[in-house]
Amino acid sequence: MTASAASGQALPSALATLLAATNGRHEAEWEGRSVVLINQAWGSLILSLQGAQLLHFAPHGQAPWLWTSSVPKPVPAAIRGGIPLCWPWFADREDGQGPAHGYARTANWRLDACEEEAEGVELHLSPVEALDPQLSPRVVIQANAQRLRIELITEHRGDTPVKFTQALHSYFAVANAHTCRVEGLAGATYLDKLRGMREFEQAGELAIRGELDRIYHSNRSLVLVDPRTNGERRLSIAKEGSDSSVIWHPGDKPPGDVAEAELLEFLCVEAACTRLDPIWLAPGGQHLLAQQITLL
Ligand SMILES: O=P(O)(O)OC[C@H]1O[C@@H](O)[C@H](O)[C@@H](O)[C@@H]1O
Repeated sequence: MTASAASGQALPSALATLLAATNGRHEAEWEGRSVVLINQAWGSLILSLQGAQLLHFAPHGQAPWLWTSSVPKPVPAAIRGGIPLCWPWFADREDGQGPAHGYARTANWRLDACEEEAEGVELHLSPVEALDPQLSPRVVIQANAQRLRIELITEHRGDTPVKFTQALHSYFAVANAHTCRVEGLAGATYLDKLRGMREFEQAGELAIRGELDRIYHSNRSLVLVDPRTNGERRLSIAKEGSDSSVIWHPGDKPPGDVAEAELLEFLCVEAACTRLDPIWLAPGGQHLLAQQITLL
């Protein structure tokens, strides 16, 4: 068991050590990936250039909002944690080809711009190599003491219409996933992957009590309610350009890249465009998928 698994800090101990040694902005290697660390008066973040994946965010003095596994699979696998990008498809591709959740999360990205101000930072990223013959993604991350906003922008640079799906697959750090609630889904219909993708309607607010893998047909803002020893933490999770909210937790079956002691320390609340609301983009068109998180 790693130090972070034992202490429940949401951040692998090696990353916590790198962050503690960072004053301003620093680039380093972690588990074979290049990471950018920012530690400023407003707060801190860590970004992996593999996958343009935010691994950590916390306003100054607050517990981390995101969770990252301390035992990630080696490169070129995706890191489990933070905000992986599922693009240009969510889950399995319709023809069964290619990796689950698409190429973006394992691809190398470059940091095109990093605009630092006293009150926050804005990061711009694009993939090093083309990820699709016609579609071109880019990412914008804005972070400050009040909020975290991530945008996944898809531009169509080809000449025939394209259908795609996607997700901002956010792993939120929680005290105990199986005591959390997600408010804002009451009355929404959902496809339940644990019950053969059959459709159901959400009765009342969603209380997480075990394994869950659902695609809600909803464009609403959600509130993640996380009971902690020092009181409830309530995170508002708003989104744009998405009619699907995916809620996922593996229950008591840890995937290989989750330490057993960390299993209840995260809950995925994803802003997605899935089989329920695929995006059709025409040549020259653009689509913005965004998730914006604030503490209530
Ligand atoms: O293990 P992966 O590929 O990162 O996927 C994790 C989970 O991602 C969720 O979005 C899916 O709904 C789940 O079915 C899946 O298990």
